[in-house]
Amino acid sequence: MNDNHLSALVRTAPAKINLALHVTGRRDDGYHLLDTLAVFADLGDALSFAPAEDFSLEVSGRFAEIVPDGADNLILRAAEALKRASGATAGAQIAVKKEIPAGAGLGGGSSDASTTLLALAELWGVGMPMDELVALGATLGADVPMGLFGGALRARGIGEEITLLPSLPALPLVLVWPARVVSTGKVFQTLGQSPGRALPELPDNMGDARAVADFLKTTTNDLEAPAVALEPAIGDVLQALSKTPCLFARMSGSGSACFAIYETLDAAGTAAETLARAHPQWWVRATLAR
Ligand SMILES: C[C@@](CO)(OP(=O)(O)O)[C@H](O)COP(=O)(O)OP(=O)(O)OC[C@H]1O[C@@H](n2ccc(N)nc2=O)[C@H](O)[C@@H]1O
Ligand SMILES: Nc1ncnc2c1ncn2[C@@H]1O[C@H](COP(=O)(O)OP(=O)(O)O)[C@@H](O)[C@H]1O
Repeated sequence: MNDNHLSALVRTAPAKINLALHVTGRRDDGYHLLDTLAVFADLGDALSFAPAEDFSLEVSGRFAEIVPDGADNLILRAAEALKRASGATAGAQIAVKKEIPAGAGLGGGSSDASTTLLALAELWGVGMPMDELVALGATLGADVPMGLFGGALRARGIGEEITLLPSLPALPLVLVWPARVVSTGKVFQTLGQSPGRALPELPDNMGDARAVADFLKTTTNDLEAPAVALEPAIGDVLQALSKTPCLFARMSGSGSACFAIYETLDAAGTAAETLARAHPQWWVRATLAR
């Protein structure tokens, strides 16, 4: 093992799950305003960052084929943006093992970017305040600011107005991606008129998974119906999840991945095994999200 490996920072870029997503309006530039409740899974892409003079990126893992490996990769875009903003002179040797399906509504690329900003700020000793990192993250993608916090939160605006929700319990989930990609832009287009309803007031007492599921029943993912219209496989996933003993099931983000909430991680694990056996072409994982 060389010196680079010894001094590398190793980080997980967690999958993001939008538990609820209300589209509340539209900005002048056409971007939709959201009110969303998001949590982050215990599973994610595996990244490492080692000191180097220049930037390099090695992409591996099951989903390596479907993400850019050059300058368009959000990891390199985040690295370049931080270097410019901070005046740092170093580079980094970066490796990512993609475990989160790309373009699935699980924010894998955005989470890679958030993780890169935090890790390189640490590696380079850049003391950038969180509000500046958030502003920098927002230039890379709407979900990048959320990923900087990496815990349960409510986000408004297009994702940059963030309130942390530390009292939300860890949620046993099953995540399912039907191996179909839907375009985020097309889903927003298909939605048409913004429903315009903010999230209902969050109760103080969401102490367990059942209480969270009960609250979520009073909310929506406004992007679910348009995404199902574009990709019927999402409807198949939701139907299959609802046949397992879950408390609640819904699509995440603009799809096509969906999640279901269970009372325990054991129950989630059993449901994941059943679903994976019945649908070998689907990506199925049990995890805790917080
Ligand atoms: C929907 C969300 C919810 O967390 O997640 P994902 O499904 O991507 O995980 C995000 O807002 C995704 O934000 P971001 O990742 O920046 O979106 P992009 O793929 O760049 O957006 C593609 C296109 O969708 C439309 N778009 C996107 C976000 C938004 N708030 N309003 C929009 O109208 C725009 O036309 C944009 O050009
Ligand atoms: N490191 C990365 N990982 C995943 N996707 C990336 C990455 N860099 C750029 N992309 C591009 O960003 C798009 C959105 O990816 P991702 O954030 O995983 O999905 P979503 O926005 O649906 O949650 C992908 O289609 C891919 O082309």
